[in-house]
Amino acid sequence: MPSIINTLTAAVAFVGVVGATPVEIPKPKHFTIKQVERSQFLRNGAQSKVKTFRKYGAKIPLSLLNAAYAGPNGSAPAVPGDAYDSLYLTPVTIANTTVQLDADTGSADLWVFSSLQASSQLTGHDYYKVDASKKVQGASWRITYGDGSGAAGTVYADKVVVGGVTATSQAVEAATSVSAQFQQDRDTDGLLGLAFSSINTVKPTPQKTFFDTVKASLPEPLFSVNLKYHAAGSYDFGFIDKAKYTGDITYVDVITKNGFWEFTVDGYAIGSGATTKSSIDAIADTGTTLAYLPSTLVSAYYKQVTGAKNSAQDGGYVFPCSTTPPDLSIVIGGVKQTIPGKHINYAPVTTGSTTCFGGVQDNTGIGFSILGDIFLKSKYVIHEAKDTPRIGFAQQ
Ligand SMILES: O=C(c1ccc(-c2ccco2)nc1O)N(Cc1ccccn1)C1CC1
Repeated sequence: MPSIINTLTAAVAFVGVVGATPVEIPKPKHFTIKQVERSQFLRNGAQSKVKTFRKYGAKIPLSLLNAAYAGPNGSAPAVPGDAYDSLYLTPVTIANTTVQLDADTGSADLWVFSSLQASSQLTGHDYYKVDASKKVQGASWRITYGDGSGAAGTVYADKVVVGGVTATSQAVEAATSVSAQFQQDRDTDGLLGLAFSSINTVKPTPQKTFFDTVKASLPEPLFSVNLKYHAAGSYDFGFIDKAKYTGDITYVDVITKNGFWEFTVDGYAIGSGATTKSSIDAIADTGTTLAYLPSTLVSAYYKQVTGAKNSAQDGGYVFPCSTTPPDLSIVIGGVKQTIPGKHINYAPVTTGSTTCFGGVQDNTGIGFSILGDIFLKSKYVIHEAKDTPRIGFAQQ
């Protein structure tokens, strides 16, 4: 929206108040007021508030962060839920309530805390007040995630808006119960599934994801993911933002049979070392915090990390927090995509510990590799759902 420049010719007296004594400002004969686009002003206002909160160490309300990082139409913010980017939260308006959802390219259910739950489970949450007239009769859902967390409930068809993109009748999976992990996390009000609708868990009839509902109405049938290290990023629906990446986008075909954004990695390199050719089946998954890769790769990687060990007690590879591990590159479509070593120093194993948990872990027991946030937070990733779905990677 271009800013509107109004030229007002008026002779008006401005009476400014400085302290208690009114100060008369001389009457201007002609002046021009350059009107700043309202949203630009508001955004700067919200951003200056964020800076003040940060300066004094105050917890910043997500609603303020969302206002500060609101993007152009189609773009929704992805705000770290904590200091270690364990998850990212995106504001989603369902009916007339805005909730904070974890946008998850590894699952396909849009589910949300709701008025169907015991009120004790709703403390600290925004939640969907179900509208009985919008209930999808006979429909229910239940999902379990890889970390053992999960939720279940019933289904409503209601208006959902993400980044200014509206789905007028979207399947909204209202929770009747959620697992302990979700009850303990008071920042997350639910998930926004962005995997393929084929793995939606609603019975008897699987429902469409938000992206599938709006896809035909978007400028392009795609969404672009721009997660950041310890900073707010974005989900862009229907367009690719050239300002968010450098160099070229490398596309590879997606394997859709399991319902994930799944593809083949061709090899890897540790630090500045030689590339090892290796065909690795992987998925991109914004809903998974870390990166889970084959044990041969992970073992070779941590051999190059001073003080690293695979600790049963801590649940995976750990190393001294003072260590900056080497970069790790994976080859996709013939192009090396590098994870900065700094991003692989994930977090202390417990608050205050000097032992840190590795951002790269072994995929043993999962059945495939997962390129979660540790990988994604330095990339701009295009999820294109044309007849042959493709996934594209570029450097931020
Ligand atoms: O948490 C999930 C996950 C997501 C969706 C579903 C599902 C079941 C039915 C529909 O969707 N099931 C999962 O398990 N991970 C990440 C993961 C898996 C295993 C270990 C750690 N992390 C899926 C994306 C790979």
